[in-house]
Amino acid sequence: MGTFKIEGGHQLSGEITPQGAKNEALQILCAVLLTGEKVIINNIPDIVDVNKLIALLEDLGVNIQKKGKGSYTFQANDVNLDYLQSDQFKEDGRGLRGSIMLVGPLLARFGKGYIPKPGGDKIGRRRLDTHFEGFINLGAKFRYNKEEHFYGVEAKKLKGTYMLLDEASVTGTANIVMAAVLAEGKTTIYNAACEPYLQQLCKMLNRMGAKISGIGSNLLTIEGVDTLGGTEHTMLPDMIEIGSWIGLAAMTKSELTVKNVSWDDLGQIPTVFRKMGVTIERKGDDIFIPEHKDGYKIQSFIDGSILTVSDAPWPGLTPDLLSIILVMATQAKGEVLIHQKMFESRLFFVDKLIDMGAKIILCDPHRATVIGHNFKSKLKATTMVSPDIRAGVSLLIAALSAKGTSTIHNIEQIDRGYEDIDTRLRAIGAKITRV
Ligand SMILES: CC(=O)N[C@H]1[C@@H](OP(=O)(O)OP(=O)(O)OC[C@H]2O[C@@H](n3ccc(=O)[nH]c3=O)[C@H](O)[C@@H]2O)O[C@H](CO)[C@@H](O)[C@@H]1O
Ligand SMILES: C=C(OP(=O)(O)O)C(=O)O
Repeated sequence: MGTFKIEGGHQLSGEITPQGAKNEALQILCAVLLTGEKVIINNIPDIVDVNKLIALLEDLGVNIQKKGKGSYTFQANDVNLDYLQSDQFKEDGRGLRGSIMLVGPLLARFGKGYIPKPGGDKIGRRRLDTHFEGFINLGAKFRYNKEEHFYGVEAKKLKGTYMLLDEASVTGTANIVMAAVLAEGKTTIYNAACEPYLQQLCKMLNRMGAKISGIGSNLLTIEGVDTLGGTEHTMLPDMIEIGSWIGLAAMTKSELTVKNVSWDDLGQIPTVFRKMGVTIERKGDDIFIPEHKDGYKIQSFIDGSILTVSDAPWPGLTPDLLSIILVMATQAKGEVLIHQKMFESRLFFVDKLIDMGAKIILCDPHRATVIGHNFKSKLKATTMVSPDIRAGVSLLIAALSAKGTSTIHNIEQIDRGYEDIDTRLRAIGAKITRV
């Protein structure tokens, strides 16, 4: 179990460049299986989950060449389908959530796709019904081995159809889209998720020859094609990382510039931080966060009632930023209700913040009320264990603002989603070491 030691209470300053988006990378990498031609992908983050998926593709027989930092060429012209039945796949396939998106492309191109129950954050139930109901709608036969938790779908040829998804699942929509692009005829997906991750995937697939319309909306129409060709794709900056740096800047009263954020793809994120009282300035495509000398004051709703910050499928606020907004609220002026609607076990990390002196009431597994200290009282350093990626970074932000030296164990969780985070934090003045 890896550990960070963090000496808190130091102001940071400088520039930080966000990595390529993790959740986009997981979709885009799976899409390389849809063609035998070369696909060049740039701005791939060097993080544990993405590297695990690249290793899975390599084990599947995909020819992978590294061209430079974050740039790779993939060619899936000799895929080894026997690997899908191996014990190694049953082990490695469960190492991350994103591996589930191997199924759609494999099913569409080779007529079969298998996957062990995928891993990912332990943040509550993470069902796969949307994915498999989608494949079944396209004509696939589904089987599930309960003992091994092993899923499989098979179909000679998928057939386009109309479907209304039971929920706007991000990975589920990506999976179904990747299956439908090679199906016979027209597929219509209503209640599709439309996060920038998916918009990027659909644009890439269209460059490969797919015919997807409605990109960016919850109604996608896909005219199936026989084959797809190669392309080049560059990942957007990771919007969750961008939000993490905004939270970090506010909470440590630091002046920070987050470089090349792709403002137009940030949706609600800047607005929500502004409602939390954080000053965010747009400078070209950068975000400038000035030093918050006098702290930051949470706004109320127009009628004077307490602000609620909650998640929703895009264009709502992504659930992956709520833990960061929550930790930032502990030093704000005012109070806020954080309502994590999607995941039922993502707020339990607040116990640690309470130990550190934060004023939080966990109302139930989905809701926490935070009463900010307005920097009148610092959080106290402590020893903690990172439960998931975003709670891990939130605890790290708490530790960087706290008085004294904190220890965070299980930092593998943080490394799943943040590239070389300690080096990048040291470059802006943080006192953090990996032990
Ligand atoms: C690898 C990857 O891309 N992971 C992201 C992806 O996970 P993932 O695609 O696994 O998440 P889903 O979108 O399927 O669903 C997440 C959770 O929200 C619930 N749900 C979903 C849609 C909805 O309309 N209502 C609802 O309650 C689901 O039941 C589930 O518990 O999307 C999540 C939701 O943005 C993010 O937290 C994850 O970081
Ligand atoms: C929940 C997350 O990731 P995953 O879906 O990969 O577990 C996340 O990135 O916050």
